Amino acid sequence: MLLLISPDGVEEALACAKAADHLDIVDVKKPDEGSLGANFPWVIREIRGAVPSDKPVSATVGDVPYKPGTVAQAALGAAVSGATYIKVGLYGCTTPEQAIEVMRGVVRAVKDFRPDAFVVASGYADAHRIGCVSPLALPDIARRSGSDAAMLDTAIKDGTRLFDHVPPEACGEFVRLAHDAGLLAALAGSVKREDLALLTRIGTDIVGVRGAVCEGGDRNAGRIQPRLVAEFRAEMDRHAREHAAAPAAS
Ligand SMILES: O=C[C@H](O)COP(=O)(O)O
Repeated sequence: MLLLISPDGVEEALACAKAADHLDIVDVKKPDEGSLGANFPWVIREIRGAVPSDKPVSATVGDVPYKPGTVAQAALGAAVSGATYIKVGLYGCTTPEQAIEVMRGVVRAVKDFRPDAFVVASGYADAHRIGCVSPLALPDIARRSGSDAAMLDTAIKDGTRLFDHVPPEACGEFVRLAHDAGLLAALAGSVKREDLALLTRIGTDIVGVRGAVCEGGDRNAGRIQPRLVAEFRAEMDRHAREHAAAPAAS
């Protein structure tokens, strides 16, 4: 399982750089603009320069409206600024068809510029609270749009977590659907260390984290701490070892 950490700017990205041995992807966002809030192009560029070159930089394009042209142009902006993972939160899409249209534009805009870029179609575990496409529709949306991964995060950061909205069994189904479609499955949403056993067991490819590696577990007032990133990673590795050693379920 890969570890994606979301700093809110250059200062926290430098904390990520200090913990670079313990993480896999640095995901630039602007949490005060939403769960997948987009940061400025110059911030993405500066973070790309600050993070070791072997660590991919991801950028969120925002909790986007159903405006395919606007979103495609924003996604290209993230890629031009140095991000190689482009994450789109399909906040304003109420049907799979709308979401596919948005993601097709993103895939074309990004891959015409950089064919090896990695496009992530993200929905929300708490979609029922905001009226957007349902979580289990995401793998098919990602596949039909030519995206590389399907992701879930939570839209409303009020202390509720991924498994509060999409129980582990349904998250397992999400991962299965993504894998059947040839995609990676990414999961996030106030994930804590105690969730790692389940996330490992269901075969999650990427876990996205912010609050759990911030001081006091506070994604808003706390800052990312390299020590917490290292501890989170150690726990991931422990579960990976235990899972590998366990007899396969019949
Ligand atoms: O992409 C990952 C998100 O930033 C997760 O943030 P969170 O762990 O605070 O919910």
